[in-house]
Amino acid sequence: MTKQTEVFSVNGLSYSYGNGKAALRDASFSIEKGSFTALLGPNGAGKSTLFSIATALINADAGALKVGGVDIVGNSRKALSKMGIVFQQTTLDLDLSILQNLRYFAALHGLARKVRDERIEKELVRLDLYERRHEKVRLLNGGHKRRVEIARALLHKPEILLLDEATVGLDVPSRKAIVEHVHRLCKEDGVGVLWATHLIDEISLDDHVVVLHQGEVKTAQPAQMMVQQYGSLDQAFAHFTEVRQAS
Ligand SMILES: Nc1ncnc2c1ncn2[C@@H]1O[C@H](COP(=O)(O)OP(=O)(O)OP(=O)(O)O)[C@@H](O)[C@H]1O
Repeated sequence: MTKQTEVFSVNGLSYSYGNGKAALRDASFSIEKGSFTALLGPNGAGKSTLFSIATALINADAGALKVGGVDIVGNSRKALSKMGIVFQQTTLDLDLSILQNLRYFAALHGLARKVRDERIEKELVRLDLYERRHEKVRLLNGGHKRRVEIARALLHKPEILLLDEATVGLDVPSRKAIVEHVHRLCKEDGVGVLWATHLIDEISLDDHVVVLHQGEVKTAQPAQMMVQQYGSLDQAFAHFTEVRQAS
Protein backbone atom coordinates (compact mmCIF):
# COMPACT_ATOMS: atom_id res chain seq x y z
CA MET A 1 0.00 0.00 0.00
CA THR A 2 1.22 3.54 -0.80
CA LYS A 3 2.17 5.50 2.31
CA GLN A 4 0.20 8.70 2.74
CA THR A 5 3.26 10.93 2.48
CA GLU A 6 4.96 9.05 -0.35
CA VAL A 7 4.97 11.28 -3.44
CA PHE A 8 7.16 9.20 -5.75
CA SER A 9 8.13 5.57 -5.86
CA VAL A 10 9.87 3.13 -8.12
CA ASN A 11 9.49 -0.54 -7.47
CA GLY A 12 11.51 -3.22 -9.26
CA LEU A 13 12.02 -0.98 -12.29
CA SER A 14 13.98 -2.48 -15.19
CA TYR A 15 14.72 -1.22 -18.68
CA SER A 16 17.00 -2.23 -21.54
CA TYR A 17 17.55 -0.33 -24.80
CA GLY A 18 17.67 -3.68 -26.52
CA ASN A 19 21.45 -4.00 -26.66
CA GLY A 20 21.60 -6.79 -24.09
CA LYS A 21 22.68 -4.38 -21.33
CA ALA A 22 20.26 -3.22 -18.64
CA ALA A 23 20.07 0.58 -18.30
CA LEU A 24 17.98 -0.03 -15.15
CA ARG A 25 17.89 -3.27 -13.20
CA ASP A 26 15.25 -3.94 -10.51
CA ALA A 27 15.54 -0.38 -9.14
CA SER A 28 13.47 0.51 -6.06
CA PHE A 29 13.26 3.59 -3.82
CA SER A 30 10.68 6.12 -2.71
CA ILE A 31 10.45 9.82 -1.86
CA GLU A 32 8.43 11.37 0.95
CA LYS A 33 6.59 14.67 0.82
CA GLY A 34 8.97 17.58 1.48
CA SER A 35 12.09 15.44 1.14
CA PHE A 36 15.08 16.30 -1.04
CA THR A 37 16.41 13.11 -2.58
CA ALA A 38 19.64 13.21 -4.55
CA LEU A 39 19.84 10.59 -7.28
CA LEU A 40 23.58 10.25 -7.35
CA GLY A 41 25.27 8.34 -10.12
CA PRO A 42 28.21 8.57 -12.50
CA ASN A 43 27.68 9.02 -16.24
CA GLY A 44 25.72 6.15 -17.70
CA ALA A 45 24.25 5.11 -14.33
CA GLY A 46 20.69 5.20 -15.65
CA LYS A 47 19.46 8.55 -14.31
CA SER A 48 18.15 9.87 -17.63
CA THR A 49 16.52 6.51 -18.36
CA LEU A 50 14.65 6.76 -15.08
CA PHE A 51 13.52 10.29 -16.01
CA SER A 52 12.33 9.05 -19.40
CA ILE A 53 10.18 6.41 -17.69
CA ALA A 54 8.91 8.94 -15.14
CA THR A 55 7.81 11.29 -17.91
CA ALA A 56 6.16 8.49 -19.92
CA LEU A 57 8.60 8.86 -22.83
CA ILE A 58 9.37 5.15 -22.56
CA ASN A 59 7.70 2.28 -20.71
CA ALA A 60 9.66 0.15 -18.26
CA ASP A 61 10.20 -3.51 -19.18
CA ALA A 62 9.25 -4.47 -15.64
CA GLY A 63 8.30 -2.87 -12.34
CA ALA A 64 6.22 0.18 -11.49
CA LEU A 65 6.74 3.91 -11.13
CA LYS A 66 4.13 5.89 -9.20
CA VAL A 67 3.63 9.62 -8.77
CA GLY A 68 1.51 10.51 -5.76
CA GLY A 69 0.32 6.91 -5.75
CA VAL A 70 -0.67 7.00 -9.44
CA ASP A 71 1.00 4.52 -11.81
CA ILE A 72 2.58 6.31 -14.77
CA VAL A 73 1.55 3.48 -17.09
CA GLY A 74 -2.10 3.74 -18.02
CA ASN A 75 -2.61 7.00 -16.08
CA SER A 76 0.16 9.16 -17.46
CA ARG A 77 -1.98 12.31 -17.68
CA LYS A 78 -2.95 12.16 -14.02
CA ALA A 79 0.53 11.11 -12.88
CA LEU A 80 2.19 13.91 -14.91
CA SER A 81 -0.21 16.48 -13.46
CA LYS A 82 1.32 15.71 -10.05
CA MET A 83 4.88 16.14 -11.32
CA GLY A 84 7.07 19.11 -12.21
CA ILE A 85 10.11 18.50 -14.37
CA VAL A 86 13.28 20.31 -15.29
CA PHE A 87 15.16 18.53 -18.06
CA GLN A 88 18.91 18.64 -18.64
CA GLN A 89 18.48 20.72 -21.80
CA THR A 90 16.38 23.87 -21.70
CA THR A 91 12.87 23.53 -23.08
CA LEU A 92 11.97 27.22 -22.89
CA ASP A 93 11.07 29.19 -26.01
CA LEU A 94 14.03 31.54 -26.28
CA ASP A 95 12.15 34.10 -28.37
CA LEU A 96 9.34 34.53 -25.86
CA SER A 97 9.62 36.58 -22.68
CA ILE A 98 9.80 34.98 -19.25
CA LEU A 99 6.16 35.88 -18.69
CA GLN A 100 5.02 34.51 -22.05
CA ASN A 101 6.79 31.21 -21.41
CA LEU A 102 5.14 30.87 -18.02
CA ARG A 103 1.69 31.88 -19.25
CA TYR A 104 1.89 29.41 -22.09
CA PHE A 105 2.69 26.60 -19.67
CA ALA A 106 -0.06 27.71 -17.29
CA ALA A 107 -2.52 27.57 -20.19
CA LEU A 108 -1.46 24.00 -20.97
CA HIS A 109 -2.39 23.13 -17.39
CA GLY A 110 -5.69 24.98 -17.63
CA LEU A 111 -4.96 27.47 -14.85
CA ALA A 112 -7.44 30.31 -14.47
CA ARG A 113 -6.02 33.77 -15.13
CA LYS A 114 -6.10 34.99 -11.51
CA VAL A 115 -4.46 31.84 -10.13
CA ARG A 116 -1.96 31.90 -12.99
CA ASP A 117 -0.93 35.50 -12.31
CA GLU A 118 -0.65 34.97 -8.54
CA ARG A 119 1.50 31.88 -8.95
CA ILE A 120 3.75 33.40 -11.59
CA GLU A 121 4.32 36.45 -9.42
CA LYS A 122 5.07 34.33 -6.34
CA GLU A 123 7.59 32.13 -8.16
CA LEU A 124 9.34 34.98 -9.96
CA VAL A 125 9.57 37.12 -6.84
CA ARG A 126 11.20 34.39 -4.81
CA LEU A 127 13.61 33.69 -7.68
CA ASP A 128 14.43 37.39 -7.96
CA LEU A 129 13.21 37.55 -11.56
CA TYR A 130 9.94 39.43 -11.29
CA GLU A 131 11.38 42.75 -12.45
CA ARG A 132 12.76 41.02 -15.55
CA ARG A 133 9.55 39.22 -16.49
CA HIS A 134 9.17 41.02 -19.84
CA GLU A 135 12.70 40.16 -21.03
CA LYS A 136 13.20 37.55 -23.72
CA VAL A 137 14.56 34.29 -22.35
CA ARG A 138 17.34 34.41 -24.95
CA LEU A 139 18.89 37.34 -23.08
CA LEU A 140 19.12 35.50 -19.75
CA ASN A 141 22.27 33.76 -18.54
CA GLY A 142 22.23 29.99 -17.93
CA GLY A 143 21.45 30.32 -14.22
CA HIS A 144 18.48 32.60 -14.84
CA LYS A 145 17.12 30.32 -17.56
CA ARG A 146 17.23 27.51 -15.02
CA ARG A 147 15.34 29.66 -12.53
CA VAL A 148 12.59 30.25 -15.09
CA GLU A 149 12.37 26.51 -15.71
CA ILE A 150 12.04 25.85 -11.99
CA ALA A 151 9.32 28.53 -11.71
CA ARG A 152 7.51 26.95 -14.66
CA ALA A 153 7.74 23.46 -13.19
CA LEU A 154 5.99 24.65 -10.01
CA LEU A 155 3.05 26.55 -11.52
CA HIS A 156 0.62 23.62 -11.39
CA LYS A 157 1.63 22.85 -7.76
CA PRO A 158 3.20 19.44 -8.28
CA GLU A 159 3.73 17.01 -5.41
CA ILE A 160 7.13 16.04 -6.77
CA LEU A 161 9.73 18.03 -8.68
CA LEU A 162 12.21 16.11 -10.85
CA LEU A 163 15.41 17.83 -11.93
CA ASP A 164 17.88 16.12 -14.26
CA GLU A 165 21.39 17.52 -13.74
CA ALA A 166 19.85 20.98 -13.35
CA THR A 167 23.16 22.73 -12.71
CA VAL A 168 25.10 21.41 -15.70
CA GLY A 169 27.10 24.16 -17.37
CA LEU A 170 26.49 26.76 -14.64
CA ASP A 171 29.14 28.70 -12.77
CA VAL A 172 29.64 28.02 -9.07
CA PRO A 173 27.52 30.91 -7.65
CA SER A 174 24.61 30.07 -9.99
CA ARG A 175 24.84 26.41 -9.05
CA LYS A 176 24.85 27.25 -5.37
CA ALA A 177 21.85 29.58 -5.71
CA ILE A 178 19.80 26.94 -7.50
CA VAL A 179 20.71 24.13 -5.11
CA GLU A 180 19.74 26.36 -2.17
CA HIS A 181 16.50 27.47 -3.80
CA VAL A 182 15.37 23.92 -4.48
CA HIS A 183 16.19 22.88 -0.90
CA ARG A 184 14.05 25.82 0.30
CA LEU A 185 11.15 24.65 -1.87
CA CYS A 186 11.09 21.34 0.01
CA LYS A 187 10.84 23.13 3.34
CA GLU A 188 8.50 25.98 2.33
CA ASP A 189 6.14 24.18 -0.06
CA GLY A 190 6.52 20.60 1.11
CA VAL A 191 7.25 19.50 -2.44
CA GLY A 192 9.29 16.31 -2.80
CA VAL A 193 12.40 16.64 -4.96
CA LEU A 194 14.33 14.13 -7.02
CA TRP A 195 17.61 15.80 -7.89
CA ALA A 196 19.72 13.81 -10.35
CA THR A 197 23.38 14.69 -10.16
CA HIS A 198 26.90 13.34 -10.28
CA LEU A 199 28.17 16.15 -8.03
CA ILE A 200 28.45 15.20 -4.37
CA ASP A 201 28.91 18.79 -3.21
CA GLU A 202 25.28 19.53 -4.16
CA ILE A 203 24.05 17.23 -1.38
CA SER A 204 23.28 18.43 2.17
CA LEU A 205 23.36 16.32 5.31
CA ASP A 206 19.56 16.60 5.65
CA ASP A 207 19.00 15.04 2.22
CA HIS A 208 18.27 11.49 1.25
CA VAL A 209 20.63 9.85 -1.21
CA VAL A 210 19.95 7.16 -3.78
CA VAL A 211 23.16 5.86 -5.31
CA LEU A 212 22.56 4.51 -8.80
CA HIS A 213 25.39 2.66 -10.50
CA GLN A 214 25.25 0.62 -13.71
CA GLY A 215 21.45 0.64 -13.55
CA GLU A 216 21.23 -0.65 -9.98
CA VAL A 217 20.21 1.17 -6.80
CA LYS A 218 23.19 0.47 -4.59
CA THR A 219 21.77 2.20 -1.53
CA ALA A 220 18.95 4.56 -0.56
CA GLN A 221 19.38 6.24 2.81
CA PRO A 222 19.77 9.59 4.59
CA ALA A 223 23.02 11.41 3.75
CA GLN A 224 23.69 11.73 7.48
CA MET A 225 23.74 7.95 7.91
CA MET A 226 26.07 7.52 4.97
CA VAL A 227 28.48 9.99 6.48
CA GLN A 228 28.31 8.28 9.87
CA GLN A 229 29.03 4.91 8.31
CA TYR A 230 31.62 5.82 5.66
CA GLY A 231 33.20 9.01 7.01
CA SER A 232 32.08 11.25 4.13
CA LEU A 233 29.73 11.25 1.16
CA ASP A 234 32.73 10.97 -1.17
CA GLN A 235 33.88 7.83 0.57
CA ALA A 236 30.36 6.41 0.62
CA PHE A 237 29.99 7.08 -3.11
CA ALA A 238 33.36 5.47 -3.82
CA HIS A 239 32.32 2.48 -1.71
CA PHE A 240 29.09 1.95 -3.65
CA THR A 241 30.44 2.66 -7.12
CA GLU A 242 34.04 1.50 -6.69
CA VAL A 243 35.23 4.55 -8.61
CA ARG A 244 36.66 7.80 -7.31
CA GLN A 245 34.61 10.78 -8.43
CA ALA A 246 36.36 13.04 -10.93
CA SER A 247 35.93 16.68 -9.89
N1 LIG B 1 19.07 5.70 -26.60
C1 LIG B 1 19.91 4.80 -26.09
N2 LIG B 1 20.23 3.68 -26.78
C2 LIG B 1 21.06 2.75 -26.27
N3 LIG B 1 21.64 2.82 -25.05
C3 LIG B 1 21.34 3.92 -24.32
C4 LIG B 1 20.47 4.96 -24.79
N4 LIG B 1 20.39 5.91 -23.82
C5 LIG B 1 21.16 5.49 -22.80
N5 LIG B 1 21.73 4.29 -23.10
C6 LIG B 1 22.61 3.51 -22.20
O1 LIG B 1 21.89 3.23 -21.02
C7 LIG B 1 22.73 3.35 -19.88
C8 LIG B 1 22.14 4.40 -18.93
O2 LIG B 1 22.21 5.70 -19.57
P1 LIG B 1 21.55 7.01 -18.99
O3 LIG B 1 21.66 8.07 -20.03
O4 LIG B 1 20.21 6.68 -18.45
O5 LIG B 1 22.54 7.33 -17.76
P2 LIG B 1 22.77 8.70 -16.99
O6 LIG B 1 23.01 8.30 -15.58
O7 LIG B 1 21.68 9.63 -17.26
O8 LIG B 1 24.09 9.23 -17.63
P3 LIG B 1 24.45 10.72 -18.12
O9 LIG B 1 24.68 11.49 -16.86
O10 LIG B 1 25.68 10.48 -18.93
O11 LIG B 1 23.27 11.20 -18.94
C9 LIG B 1 24.11 3.70 -20.39
O12 LIG B 1 24.85 2.50 -20.50
C10 LIG B 1 23.84 4.30 -21.77
O13 LIG B 1 24.92 4.08 -22.64
